[in-house]
Amino acid sequence: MGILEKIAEIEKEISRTQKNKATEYHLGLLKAKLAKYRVQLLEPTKGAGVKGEGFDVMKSGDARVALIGFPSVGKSTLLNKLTKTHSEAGAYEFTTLTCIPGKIEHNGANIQLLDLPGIIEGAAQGKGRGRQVIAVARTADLVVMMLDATKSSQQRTLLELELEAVGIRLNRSKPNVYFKVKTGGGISFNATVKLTHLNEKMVYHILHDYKIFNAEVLVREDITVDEFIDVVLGNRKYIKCLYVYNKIDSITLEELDKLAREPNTVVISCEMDLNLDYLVDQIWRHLNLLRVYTKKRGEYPDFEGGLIVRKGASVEHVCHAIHRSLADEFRYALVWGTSTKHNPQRVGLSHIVDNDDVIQVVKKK
Ligand SMILES: Nc1nc2c(ncn2[C@@H]2O[C@H](COP(=O)(O)OP(=O)(O)OP(=O)(O)O)[C@@H](O)[C@H]2O)c(=O)[nH]1
Ligand SMILES: [K+]
Ligand SMILES: [Mg+2]
Repeated sequence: MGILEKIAEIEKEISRTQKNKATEYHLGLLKAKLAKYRVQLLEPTKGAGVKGEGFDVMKSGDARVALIGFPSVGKSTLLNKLTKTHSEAGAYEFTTLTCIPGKIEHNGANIQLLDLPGIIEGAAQGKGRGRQVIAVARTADLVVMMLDATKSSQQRTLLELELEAVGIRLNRSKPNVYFKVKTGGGISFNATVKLTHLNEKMVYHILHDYKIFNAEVLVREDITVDEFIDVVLGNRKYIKCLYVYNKIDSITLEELDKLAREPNTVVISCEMDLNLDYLVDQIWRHLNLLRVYTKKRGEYPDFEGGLIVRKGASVEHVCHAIHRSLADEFRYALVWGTSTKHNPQRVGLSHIVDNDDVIQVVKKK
């Protein structure tokens, strides 16, 4: 039996099994098996490379955004609107067959925007160019899931399931679990909170199923079986996702109002140039980028330059962004901005910076 058939069989069994306390354990094991086969499916087979021609695009700029969506939702039209790159757009499906990079400049950051072929149901199993598209999506800092506002809301669920099936977790954080495979000592299992979905026996069985007999597990939040499997597999990608409904020129105001209220959502029309500036700004926000400025003693800050760092970056990160050896010569920094109580404030390397902060590094003599 091939892997696809095995997957189909387990999926059938899961859908046949009623969900209740008595079957929870059995379902957990089935899900573990399913995840294992899906991983096998994604492993590159000899000869047929997963990368694929036309998908090997170099990362460039401060962040990477992948356009994911069904065919003909307007991905290429959007790339043409937001960047100087041209990507063929057309009223027929699969106009785009490779990965086409463009560049957005916003708030001092260079954002790489990738146009990709449309994906279809079954993409995770390798339908269409699904695997290549998904492989690119995994490398992105943000997925822009493009949807057709004139189509049913099912399209979004379907796409999410496709990405879910290949280990992409959208708008979720990594489960708070310490997990370490060891060479001996059996399995040690502990939890710092009350677990309502998972118990020790289940953990043991899932680990055995993955041929792990020695490991340390410390669960620090009330996770589900699926989340525990994610931790064990370890190859999950936690990526932010912005949902973008295009073609709002073709729906009613009531429909528009409903879509616009969904979380992490922007509604646009490429054709009518509606809301595109707002979209770029939301992309910037969802990327969690910050711009900070540096200044030399006795001079004005360089507001033309500016450095792009990630939210949560410390003065040390900023030093690295300026020069490799700067952190070694660092004595203290003066910071003006919203991250400090006084302006300026004398801070150390671990100080966390905020958007628009001005930083003056004072070096050791
Ligand atoms: N009404 C309307 N049509 C649009 C809009 N944006 C794009 N289209 C049309 O939608 C069709 C598909 O556009 P594309 O940009 O080729 O879509 P795509 O998602 O790149 O398609 P594939 O590459 O085939 O997956 C074209 O006929 C566009 O003119 C929009 O805002 N409103
Ligand atoms: K198209
Ligand atoms: Mg296209």
